[in-house]
Amino acid sequence: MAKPISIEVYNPNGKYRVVSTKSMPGTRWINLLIEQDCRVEICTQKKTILSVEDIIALIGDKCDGVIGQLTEDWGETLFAALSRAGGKAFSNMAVGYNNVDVNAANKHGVAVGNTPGVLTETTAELAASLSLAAARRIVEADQFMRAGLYDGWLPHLFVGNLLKGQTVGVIGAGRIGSAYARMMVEGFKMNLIYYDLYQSTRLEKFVTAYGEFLKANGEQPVTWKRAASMDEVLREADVISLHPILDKTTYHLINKESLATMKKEAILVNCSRGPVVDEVALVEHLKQNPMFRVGLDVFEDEPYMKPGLADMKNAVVVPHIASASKWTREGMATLAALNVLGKIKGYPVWGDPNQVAPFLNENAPPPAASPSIVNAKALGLPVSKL
Ligand SMILES: NC(=O)C1=CN([C@@H]2O[C@H](COP(=O)(O)OP(=O)(O)OC[C@H]3O[C@@H](n4cnc5c(N)ncnc54)[C@H](O)[C@@H]3O)[C@@H](O)[C@H]2O)C=CC1
Ligand SMILES: O=C(O)C(=O)CO
Repeated sequence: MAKPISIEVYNPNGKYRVVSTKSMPGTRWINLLIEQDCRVEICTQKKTILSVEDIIALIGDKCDGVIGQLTEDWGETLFAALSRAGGKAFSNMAVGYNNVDVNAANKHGVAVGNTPGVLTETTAELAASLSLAAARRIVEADQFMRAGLYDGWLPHLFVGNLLKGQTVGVIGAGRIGSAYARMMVEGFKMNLIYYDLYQSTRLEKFVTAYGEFLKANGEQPVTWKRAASMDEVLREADVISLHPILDKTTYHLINKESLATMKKEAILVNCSRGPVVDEVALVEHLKQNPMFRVGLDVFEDEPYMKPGLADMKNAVVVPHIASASKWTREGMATLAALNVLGKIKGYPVWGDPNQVAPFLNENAPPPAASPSIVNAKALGLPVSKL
């Protein structure tokens, strides 16, 4: 028999049972559920990644909705279990949902939510931080100081790359990629080259306007280019940041061949998903090219790194913290809870998942809608007017 899973319960007499597989930041999300007659159960098991069996035990015999995490494997088994328990809603506490088999959710009539928009700037800021940390060798220099090795200023000590006037390349210029591009263009006066399946007109207009502003002030204007292929970005950019979704078109997008296309002194940043990069090929490339640097927030086999990566001085590595600002994490929890609540209450789906601000205003009740349901169309769910 499976071991019982430890939980914390809020509003035990609530009509609807909502389970969160993890404790999430803030209390607004709990309060919003309680106010709408939900009993909220939060898993307190001391285990970072829950197994499918753990989650089946949490779902139990009666469960109206689950808030889950990107580390969990939401496929046929879990959606079947949720559906058997009467559940109609699941939300990832994440914008990326490559851990979710949406077809399986559709089959069982379960709505799948995600949390777009609230993490755009926070994630872009971490990508910018990794770009700077790699360019200016901040982690290496910090380790050097702490090791007591600094014995005076030297002309060659930790010389890195100047970003101003160089070219930033963005692969996947959606919400986060565009926000990152703007930061690097505006903050460091870098020229932009981007590759996406779709044109980012707003981003292009921004760079054009900023270039005109610089020119009017007697400075070198910044420029932009939409690349016809990813290779064009890899060849031309000095700093390349990856921001696409993970699907079969982006799996190992960066591999041995694409790494060889990049400049020898380029910087590669990944704040998307680990499998977008072939990490074994990356480790080999870092070994062969000591001037090539990388800033990684995500890894192919999280929580592990491929052998050799931890030894590379030209790699800056952080543990998937790109969305980890207090405001963002509390907002993600709120959006995830409201996705589940909206479906339980029979509310429509919000008309534009890019405009989630009304759900995040702590001083006003949220709209009666689910902020972002990715399979709304497949399930034929009604859409609210904004
Ligand atoms: N490291 C972290 O903590 C975080 C990681 N993420 C990851 O970032 C991803 C992007 O998030 P958003 O910008 O909000 O999503 P988004 O949907 O706004 O942007 C993704 C962009 O990738 C483009 N794209 C898709 N396939 C492509 C391909 N084959 N080649 C080039 N571009 C392609 C899309 O057209 C879209 O513009 C998420 O799916 C998630 O996996 C998001 C937040 C935090
Ligand atoms: O939202 C996501 O997709 C994440 O990776 C966690 O922030």
